[in-house]
Amino acid sequence: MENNIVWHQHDVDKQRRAQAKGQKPCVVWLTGLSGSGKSTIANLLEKKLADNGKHTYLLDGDNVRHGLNGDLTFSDKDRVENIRRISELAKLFVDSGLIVITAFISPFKGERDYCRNLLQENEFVEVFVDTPLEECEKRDPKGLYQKARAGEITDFTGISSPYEAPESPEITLNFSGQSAQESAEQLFTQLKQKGLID
Ligand SMILES: Nc1ncnc2c1ncn2[C@@H]1O[C@H](COP(=O)(O)OS(=O)(=O)O)[C@@H](OP(=O)(O)O)[C@H]1O
Ligand SMILES: Nc1ncnc2c1ncn2[C@@H]1O[C@H](COP(=O)(O)OP(=O)(O)O)[C@@H](O)[C@H]1O
Repeated sequence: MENNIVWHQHDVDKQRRAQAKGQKPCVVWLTGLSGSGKSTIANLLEKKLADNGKHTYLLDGDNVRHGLNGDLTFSDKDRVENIRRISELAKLFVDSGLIVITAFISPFKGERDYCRNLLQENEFVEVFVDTPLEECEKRDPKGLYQKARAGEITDFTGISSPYEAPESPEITLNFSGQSAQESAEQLFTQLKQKGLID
């Protein structure tokens, strides 16, 4: 469809902005069930990156749904729109030279791939926070599983709404009794090994 909108190429580009910050911009995309540990691990990773002089931004499901995506529900259609908007936002932040960390359930493979395809190769790192449903339900930090089981919340991921586990994520954080701090350290080390941070 012709929309009469022309893309402006500005003089200061992504490379220059990244250079000024002394880093390679990318998106570290955490996906997993509610209660799997996404927000906790993302927060610890961002602290570690900041301690190492990196410029970051953490986009978190609960927070973004209060503002930008406050009009969206948890229907499949709205989850797709939620992740589409986040992906476009993450792309803009990468363009600004930042290391972006996202912590959304992002239950559908198609939408995670949408974000991957918006970015250049090596700019998208999919991280599967692979905590089993039983463990998430045991933690139930916000009491949401209890409400979902009681039928007080509909379309709840893992209970009454699907979660499509990643098939070949760049990084998997296995649930094997390691602490959130250890998971954040593992993530930091693997990002270094991939050459994304020095
Ligand atoms: N029905 C239902 N299903 C799943 N989650 C629910 C629901 N209702 C509210 N919440 C709370 O919203 C947080 C998930 O929002 P997201 O934007 O990450 O979800 S999604 O990616 O669009 O699926 C999620 O946060 P996390 O626990 O941090 O994952 C919940 O606290
Ligand atoms: N190994 C672990 N990794 C991450 N979180 C853990 C771990 N063990 C216990 N927890 C707790 O589980 C909860 C995970 O909640 P949260 O980080 O909000 O998950 P999510 O963002 O995926 O919903 C927190 O209360 C956290 O302290």
